[in-house]
Amino acid sequence: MNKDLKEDSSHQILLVTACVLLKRDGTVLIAKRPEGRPLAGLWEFPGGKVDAGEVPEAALLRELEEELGIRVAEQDIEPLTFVSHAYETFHLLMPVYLCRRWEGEAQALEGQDLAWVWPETLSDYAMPPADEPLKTRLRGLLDRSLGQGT
Ligand SMILES: Nc1nc2c([nH]c(=O)n2[C@H]2C[C@H](O)[C@@H](COP(=O)(O)OP(=O)(O)OP(=O)(O)O)O2)c(=O)[nH]1
Repeated sequence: MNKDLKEDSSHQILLVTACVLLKRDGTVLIAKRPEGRPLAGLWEFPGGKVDAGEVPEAALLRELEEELGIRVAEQDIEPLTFVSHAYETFHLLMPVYLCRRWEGEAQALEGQDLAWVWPETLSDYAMPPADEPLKTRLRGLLDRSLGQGT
């Protein structure tokens, strides 16, 4: 274990779920974190913290309904990747799911800006440091997950 990892091990792990909502046209949804919150103004994948006693999948379905007003069935989310990132005051562990089927149309129920974007244009959007690796990995992950990879 290197020194940085050892130092980071004193940080509390924050479990946050996130979702790549993928439309038939190949675009994915990102949401802008509203003013007044940590990392305000940065674009992120919808989701949020897993509450005590909650399983990650239930947390994700709850957050998608609260934030976007869409209803997603548990069988319509699948694990895509995860992020493990050391922030200054906590360590983020973020399972990222893929969802291609939901009920309702995504609305900005919390006043956040929403954008449907091509995965290859994610680098044009300022995102939290933890999401940086996803910008380049997402296209390949989606291709593999949809069975179009090599
Ligand atoms: N949802 C989401 N959170 C992310 C992403 N990238 C990233 O670093 N985060 C971080 C930002 C926050 O520190 C944390 C999510 O916390 P949050 O405050 O948005 O969670 P929440 O919706 O449950 O909010 P609240 O109940 O505390 O108000 O995860 C991402 O792509 N999506």
